[in-house]
Amino acid sequence: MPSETMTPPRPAAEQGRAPRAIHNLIAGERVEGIGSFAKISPIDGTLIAEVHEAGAEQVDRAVAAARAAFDGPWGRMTVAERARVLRGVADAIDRRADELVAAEVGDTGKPESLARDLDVARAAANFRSFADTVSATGLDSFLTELPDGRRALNYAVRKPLGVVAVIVPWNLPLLLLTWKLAPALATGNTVVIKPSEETPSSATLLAEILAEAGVPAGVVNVVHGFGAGSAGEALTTHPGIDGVTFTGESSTGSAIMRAVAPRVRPVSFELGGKNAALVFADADLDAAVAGLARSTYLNTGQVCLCTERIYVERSVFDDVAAGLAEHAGRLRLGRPEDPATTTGPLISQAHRQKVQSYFDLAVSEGATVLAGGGVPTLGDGLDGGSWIEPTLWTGLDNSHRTVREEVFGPVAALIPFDSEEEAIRLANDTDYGLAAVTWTTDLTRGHRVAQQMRTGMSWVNTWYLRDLRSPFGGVGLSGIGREGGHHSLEFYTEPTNVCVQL
Ligand SMILES: NC(=O)c1ccc[n+]([C@@H]2O[C@H](COP(=O)([O-])OP(=O)(O)OC[C@H]3O[C@@H](n4cnc5c(N)ncnc54)[C@H](O)[C@@H]3O)[C@@H](O)[C@H]2O)c1
Ligand SMILES: O=C/C=C/C=C(\O)C(=O)O
Repeated sequence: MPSETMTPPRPAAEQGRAPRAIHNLIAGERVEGIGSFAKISPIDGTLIAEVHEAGAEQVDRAVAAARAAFDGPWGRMTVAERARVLRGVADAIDRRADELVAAEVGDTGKPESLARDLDVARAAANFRSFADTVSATGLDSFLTELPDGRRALNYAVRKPLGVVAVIVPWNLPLLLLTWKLAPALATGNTVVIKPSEETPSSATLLAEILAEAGVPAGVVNVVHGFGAGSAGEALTTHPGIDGVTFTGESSTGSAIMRAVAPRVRPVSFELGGKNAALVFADADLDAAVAGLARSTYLNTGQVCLCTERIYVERSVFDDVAAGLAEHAGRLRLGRPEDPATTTGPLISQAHRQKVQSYFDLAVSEGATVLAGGGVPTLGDGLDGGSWIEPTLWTGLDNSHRTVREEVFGPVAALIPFDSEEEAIRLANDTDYGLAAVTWTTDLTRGHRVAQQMRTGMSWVNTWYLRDLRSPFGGVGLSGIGREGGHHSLEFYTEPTNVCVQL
């Protein structure tokens, strides 16, 4: 809840419209919670929704509904039937894209074009990708021939986990939810979703769309609330949960691991990052600077893959620093519907306080602020929102907290290097391990450096170019497991190997 130092939300009457009520969705029904919490607009600080918080009873009802649906027709559907349903969901998402864009933009304040071209477009793509993957993935099987002449057929059938808890963050709410939901459903599971308390709208709307597309009641349930002491914890500690797929902060991942430990349930974790970019002197500097501007400031720096550490070969350091500072200064903060807007607000005033604390820490650690560094005055009724200036630092190094800890805002530290070996060592000097980017026109070097990154993903001369069949995830504090293509299918199913002597 907002602390006394934050601007209180403007009351509904002052904004001329009543806030929406957002309910839990259990077994196809809207269900009230034990209370409600406010959803505040990050654009202007107005109260936009009262969200029903699910308590232990509602979470228990949701898990029971998912179990009943799993034991019903859904659990007996063929792969082809489920793939057809998933493709129908994708078509329904396309049909109702405007509503989903409005839901995402209302909750996050991100530019409409970004919500449309990334969040909502990927939601449909996720469902189509896993309809294809589940249809094309066969079984592991072997014709076994032993030295003593015996022969056998070994084959592994994969069965769904059962009832899966899906817990997702607020930065790419619909993209990340469907990235989990599509493979979970494709493999015959049923789910209980716990969206972020900051972004309840698109998950709730998606549940309606799923029902419209023929997903039976109870297969997908949505409970709203917070984490510890609320719906999130009630879900992860529930004995009826067969697995947990989670995207969010590394510290939350640790808490969820502790919650499922007594029942040894499988977890899939997509966690935090402190991602590095390496810029070699032989890079196409215009392309590198444009790419760095995108990887640092996309979604106001609120993407797990965003670059927060930029290591630049010393001979081109000043050119890259000047070019990136100029890009940061050109970003246009404004209302989501304004086509000129490039950059939205942070998700909340609480998150802005966190990012600002790192802005203050960087200066105390000796940073030079090349761009931004503060809170903008935007006028136009926006100053009650959670806006912050796109920022760029120099003068820091790997010993500083602002270069080691995830900020999750529109900011990066520029640090020089003198050799390839030094660059690789600096980039790998982190407890995280999610994504890296290498900028060089020497592709032999590009492959060599990319493969030495201790990360789950490593891009060369591009960033966030995605093939949904490739493994997505991180090492260290950045996560456990991979999502994408058959990697997702393996998490949401358990194989039984059958051996038949011939
Ligand atoms: N690796 C990835 O793919 C990826 C993608 C997006 C975001 N992230 C990370 O997520 C973080 C930002 O998202 P956030 O602030 O929503 O993360 P968060 O961990 O605070 O919350 C994520 C979700 O977990 C729930 N939650 C919190 N504590 C819980 C608990 N104890 N038990 C059960 N549920 C709990 C929250 O209510 C929310 O729904 C950043 O660290 C970012 O790097 C990672
Ligand atoms: O904020 C993190 C972004 C994650 C992106 C994906 O999981 C994806 O593109 O599939």
